[in-house]
Amino acid sequence: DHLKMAIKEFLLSAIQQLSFVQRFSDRIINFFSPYVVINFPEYEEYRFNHAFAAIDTYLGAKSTDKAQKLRASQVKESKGLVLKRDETKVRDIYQGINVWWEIVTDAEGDRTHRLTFHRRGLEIVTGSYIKYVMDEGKSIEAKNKKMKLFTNNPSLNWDSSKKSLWRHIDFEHPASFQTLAMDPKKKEEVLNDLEAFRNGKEYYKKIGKAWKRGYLLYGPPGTGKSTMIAAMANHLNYSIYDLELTAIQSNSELRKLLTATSSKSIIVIEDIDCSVDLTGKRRKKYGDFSSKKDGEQGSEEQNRSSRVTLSGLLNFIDGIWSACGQERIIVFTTNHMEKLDPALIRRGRMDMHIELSYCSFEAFKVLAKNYLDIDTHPLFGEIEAFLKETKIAPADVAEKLMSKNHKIDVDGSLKDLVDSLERRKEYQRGHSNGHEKKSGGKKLGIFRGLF
Ligand SMILES: Nc1ncnc2c1ncn2[C@@H]1O[C@H](COP(=O)(O)OP(=O)(O)OP(=O)(O)O)[C@@H](O)[C@H]1O
Ligand SMILES: [Mg+2]
Repeated sequence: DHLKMAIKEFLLSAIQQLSFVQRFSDRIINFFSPYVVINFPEYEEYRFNHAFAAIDTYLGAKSTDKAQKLRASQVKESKGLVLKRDETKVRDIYQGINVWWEIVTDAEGDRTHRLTFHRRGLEIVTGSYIKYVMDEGKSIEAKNKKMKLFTNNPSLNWDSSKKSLWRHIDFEHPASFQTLAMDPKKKEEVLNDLEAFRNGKEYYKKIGKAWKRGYLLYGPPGTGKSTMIAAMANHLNYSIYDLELTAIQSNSELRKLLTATSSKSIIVIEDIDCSVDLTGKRRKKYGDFSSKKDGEQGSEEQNRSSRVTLSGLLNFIDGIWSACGQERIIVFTTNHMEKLDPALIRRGRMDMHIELSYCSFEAFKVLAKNYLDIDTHPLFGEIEAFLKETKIAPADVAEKLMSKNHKIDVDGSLKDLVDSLERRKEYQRGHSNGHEKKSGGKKLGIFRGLF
């Protein structure tokens, strides 16, 4: 019985290994040679083979390793010695087994990673080495994944390739939730929500909903809406698609753009109240781009009015395109919640409404820590009292706390802030029903502004 079990187990594992190999390879050729060859083509039946990419990354990391060593040894060795490395062949040793990787290109220019090893290593290579390479490659890929910031190109410049829809740059924004000044409870709530979303794959599948989440960020200028989007992207390691609606001419273009986004991304529409025609009707005279170009020397306001309609946008949120994408976050920002059409913001469309408001004392303490590296100060009491009755945006507080020449001056900065709060308080008392002045720089979202 023991023997039977052992044989059965052996056969089972042999079958498993075989199917594992077959999944990744074309075929094992040269059956009678002592060497086994496994091919990992770049494309399999016209579909990109992700194993190829993982191997590429793994070998890339390996050969730069080697190259460094090589360079080091060159320094030590005498001048006359010329070390040449065969770029196309990389040797790897795994659990005492030698394997060789080689990249081969066929007549059509298709590339294949070819793995060669001695037959006696078959079990180790197919049993664990290949999986090891895949895992290593993928983890290096994940580590190296650069976040991108995409902006849509004007549709005039589109050609037939998907690449022309969005242009991108590397996204390197330092914002984090830790340095974001807002009510700690609200911050926690947002973070938990993001975390639940990120891990929600099974859940969304179970309830039969597209794996998406919508956030509406609202609040006065300079309260951290754009900053929060950057913090979200950094937290989740997602890319950002900054969608400029005014560069789009129609709902179908909107759909094209959205279907060209990748998963694990945040789609952002800033100042939604300024960029979509909230009446839901298309304005005839802007239906045609050329007529606008030479006919209308319209005002700024008119030029900005977009041809994307409210219903087009709502369709998008409701997931008419849900078949073509998963794991996306959609963020709208606005300064004027009250201007938005109720249809746009009803629950279910935007899953969470996040208010970013004027600076509270709690928020101030975060800023004080960020900018001045302090947790407390004799002026804190006075500042707390001011903040209770004076509206000031975190951006304005931050401006006061920012050092003028990269030298931290705690007392001076806090004094500045207190002065400013005093003046504001006076002013706001005088204009108690008026709107406070906008703190300038509007429409310079963090993404457009910084780069
Ligand atoms: N809550 C905050 N925490 C930390 N820094 C903030 C916060 N709010 C604003 N700031 C600072 O002020 C600057 C402007 O903020 P941000 O662009 O995020 O404001 P906004 O809410 O997007 O404004 P707008 O409505 O004008 O787009 C940021 O670069 C950041 O340094
Ligand atoms: Mg902004």
